[in-house]
Formats: sequence, structure tokens, C-alpha cells
Amino acid sequence: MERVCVLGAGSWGSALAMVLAENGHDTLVWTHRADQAEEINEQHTNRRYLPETELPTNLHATSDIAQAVAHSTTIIVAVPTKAIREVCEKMLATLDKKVLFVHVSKGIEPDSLKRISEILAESLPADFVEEIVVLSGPSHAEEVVLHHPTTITAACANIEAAEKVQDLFMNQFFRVYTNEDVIGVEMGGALKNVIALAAGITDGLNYGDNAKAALITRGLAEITRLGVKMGGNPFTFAGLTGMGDLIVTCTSVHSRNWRAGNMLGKGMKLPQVLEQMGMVVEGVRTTKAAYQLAEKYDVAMPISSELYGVLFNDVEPKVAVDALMMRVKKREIDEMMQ
Ligand SMILES: NC(=O)C1=CN([C@@H]2O[C@H](COP(=O)(O)OP(=O)(O)OC[C@H]3O[C@@H](n4cnc5c(N)ncnc54)[C@H](OP(=O)(O)O)[C@@H]3O)[C@@H](O)[C@H]2O)C=CC1
Ligand SMILES: O=C(CO)COP(=O)(O)O
Repeated sequence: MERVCVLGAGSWGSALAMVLAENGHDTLVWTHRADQAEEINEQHTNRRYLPETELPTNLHATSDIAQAVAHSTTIIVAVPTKAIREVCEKMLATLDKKVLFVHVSKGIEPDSLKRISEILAESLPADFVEEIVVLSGPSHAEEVVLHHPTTITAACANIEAAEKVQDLFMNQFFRVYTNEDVIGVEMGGALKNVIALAAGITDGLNYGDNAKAALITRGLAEITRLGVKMGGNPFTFAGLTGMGDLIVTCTSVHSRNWRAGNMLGKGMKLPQVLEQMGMVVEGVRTTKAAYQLAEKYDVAMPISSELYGVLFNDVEPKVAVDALMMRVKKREIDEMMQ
């Protein structure tokens, strides 16, 4: 039995905490909301984020981050990308021993263009970091809490650390693979949200399945182009954290990114969409980062670029799709291999 805390009590943090508690680990969830900690401890629910779920009675919560950190030999960071730095700062004051960090967030920071493991590595003193492992793959919280079969990948250059995380989470309905390719895993997990927003838009425009299949496959092509140029293993993008997560996020009604895109495709404006969602839609900020990365690495990312126009320059979704369809003629495979 390990002593673990999960920082962040949204849908994913809560679902992962449930898996850990059910696996018999001494698990504490940290939330910055005292009323939510009280609800988890006393009613064993988290109604805002997992409305139908009964949480295990051996899962406890706290709103005191020092207590969560002191409790743990492994810390799972499960807040949205834009909150990572703030949470690291809160942790800094409380760390006094070496801890294994696992992050589960799927984003890239705009402007700095840092991946989450890079933000963690620069924000936390090396003396207190055993390793940083990323856990990513096709895994909607809503299905994990129903014990529906789910596969996911733990990635770290140090494969023994990845295996430790594999052992922590693995059970009959939650199957964990390992991978040493942190760049590929993080880039696939972050960029699939961009394509899922686009897939939601074409569904909102009622463009049907051909358009969605095109977005998934051409989306994977541009994710792979950028990810490989940044140092990712091309095969990672064909795996769970690439193709797998792209499929689930572009096709599932559970996806926050697909749902947000769907509303945009139906004519709603971004601020209204985000207000209505009430949960993180990582793809919005990641689209900005993808647009900047495409320029930095000189990689063609037509879907991400058109989506950038829709989100930030008021381009009509239909006009963006037309622009994609009318691009200069290409060879399919040659272009992907460049
Ligand atoms: N949901 C899913 O199925 C999956 C999500 N992910 C990834 O996990 C990450 C978290 O997503 P998810 O759980 O869905 O997000 P949610 O929007 O469901 O929850 C986010 C949680 O983080 C808290 N939070 C936000 N900002 C801060 C802050 N500054 N300090 C402390 N807590 C904060 C929120 O608190 P508050 O209630 O106050 O806003 C909330 O509890 C994302 O990167 C997402 O891409 C990965 C796989 C699956
Ligand atoms: O990453 C996810 C599933 O693997 C969750 O995606 P959404 O944030 O779009 O719901």
C-alpha cells in the first residue's frame, strides 16, 4: 500500500483518486475548496464534477495542501495546465522529502511553449523530485468511475518510475502500459484536444462522418509532424496517447473539447461556450500554443491554424473548413513523411 495524494478534485483527479483508493492505497485528495473536501469526506460524493458517482469510503479529502504533501510518497498533479504553476508554488513551501510526481494534465503552456513535465521540472527543486511521470491515454473520467475497461500509458525516461506508476494504478478495469517517450506522450495528449475542438465544430455544422474521419487522420498527421520534430517517437503517435486519445476525444459525448467545439459549430461564441461548459476545455489555450509551435518549428499545421482563426480572430467555422478544403493540392504520404 502506497501513501498517495491527488492535487485537484475535478472530474479526472476524483476518478483517479477513486482508482487508487479502490486499489487499496492510502489516498488523499486535495481541493482548494473546503466545502468540496467536506462533501467528499462526509457524503462520499463530488456532485459538481461526477454527479452520479459514489466515491469509496476509504478516499479522504483535505483543503490543506501541506497535509496532502506530508501524507504522500507519490503526488498526482491533476489540475488544468493553467493552474500547474500556482499549485507548484503552493507545494514548494511544504516539500521536505523526495517524492514521485505524476501528472495527468493535457496541455502546453502558450508563449513559454513548455510541456507540463517541463513546467514541473523547472518549478520544483530537483532535491525533492524522485521522477516525473506522465499518465495519459484515452480515458474519460465518466467511464473510469463506471469501471468500464480503460487503457492508459505511464511515460518516463526512467522506465522503473513508469513501472512504479503502472503498478500503482493497474487493475482489472484500468490497464496501464509504459513508454519512455515523454515528449511523444505529452504532445499527443495535448494536441488531440485541438483536433477534438475541430471535430466538434464539424459535427456542429452537421458535416457528418467523412469530415470527422478526415479531421482525425489529417489531425494525426499534423500532430505527428510537430511531435516528431520536437523529438517524439513517431510510433508513439500511433499508440494509446496519440491515435487512441484522438479517437476517444473526437467521438465521445463525454469530451469537453468536442462538446465545446460542437457549440461553436452551432454558432455560439467562445466566451459563452466556456461559461456554459463550467469545466476545463484545454484545447482552447493549447490551440494558441500549437499555432506558436508550428511557427517556431516551421511545421505545417493547417487544422490548428484554421482553428486558431475561429477561436481568436472571429473566423466563421464554415469559412475555416472551406479554407482547409481549398488548400493547395498535396500528396498524402509524401507530405506526412517530411
Ligand atoms: N476529465 C477527464 O476525463 C480527463 C481530463 N484530463 C486532464 O486532466 C486535467 C484536469 O481536467 P479535469 O479534471 O477534467 O478538469 P475539471 O475542470 O473537471 O476540474 C479541474 C479541477 O482543478 C481545480 N482547479 C482549477 N484551478 C485551480 C487552482 N488554481 N488551484 C487549485 N485547483 C484548481 C478546479 O477547481 P474549481 O472547482 O474551483 O474550478 C477543479 O477541481 C486537464 O488537463 C485534462 O485535460 C485527462 C484525462 C481525462
Ligand atoms: O483527455 C481526455 C480523454 O482521454 C478528456 O478529454 P476532454 O477534456 O475533451 O473531456
